[in-house]
Amino acid sequence: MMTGNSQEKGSTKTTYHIVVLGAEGVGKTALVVRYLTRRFLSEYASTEESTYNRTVNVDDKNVQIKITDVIGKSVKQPSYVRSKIQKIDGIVVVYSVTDRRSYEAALNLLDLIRLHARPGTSTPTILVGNKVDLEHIREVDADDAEKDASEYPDCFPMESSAATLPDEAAVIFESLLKKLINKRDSLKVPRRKVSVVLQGSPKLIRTHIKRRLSMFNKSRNGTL
Ligand SMILES: Nc1nc2c(ncn2[C@@H]2O[C@H](COP(=O)(O)OP(=O)(O)OP(=O)(O)O)[C@@H](O)[C@H]2O)c(=O)[nH]1
Repeated sequence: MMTGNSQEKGSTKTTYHIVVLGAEGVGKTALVVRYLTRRFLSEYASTEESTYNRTVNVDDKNVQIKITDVIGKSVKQPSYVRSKIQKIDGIVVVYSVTDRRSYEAALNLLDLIRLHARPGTSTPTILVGNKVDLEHIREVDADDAEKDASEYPDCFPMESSAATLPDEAAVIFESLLKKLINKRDSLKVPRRKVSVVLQGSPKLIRTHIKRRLSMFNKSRNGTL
């Protein structure tokens, strides 16, 4: 399932592909739009899946990202979810802290992600409890989410409000991107050391050519 990273066709730059999953109305689009534009709109079209390609700056480096925002209605179908989590570098699973059912749906998604991981691999995932501005109607405790997230490999809990905490969406996506960048760096195969003789210092190359030339001349003059 984990690809490490994916290359855009015709580009040498690495693209990190992130998918955003979660039940209907939990604020997936609001979080993505907040991260990419810093704006919060009260209504978002939710008729189809959207994919955003952007260059973003993480730790003073420009990185290419592709974010797929899946519509909540579709995540009820395990085969659809399975197709979305293949060849993905990172996942954001969102629930609303005001809606216990959306939290249970998020845990089901984490089960599916774990189930479909290739043996010995895991995809960095952030479990996001959104809408913390609606504290008075909270149904999911942050402590429960923290405990549950620890049951899944490479899964980290966070909370946010796309509505009232303008920087939180960036914190979420950037922490995931940092994990993906570190993971890719740790997978890089170290370059093989080339020996000095093979590489050929100018002096060695000159000596080698001189020796070959002298042997060639000797054989031509019949003195060899
Ligand atoms: N109070 C509050 N409302 C939010 C927050 N985030 C999103 N909303 C509202 O919740 C509703 C649903 O937000 P969306 O971003 O469309 O949710 P979604 O998860 O993308 O929904 P689907 O596309 O149906 O899957 C909208 O009315 C948003 O304005 C938040 O942090 N706090």
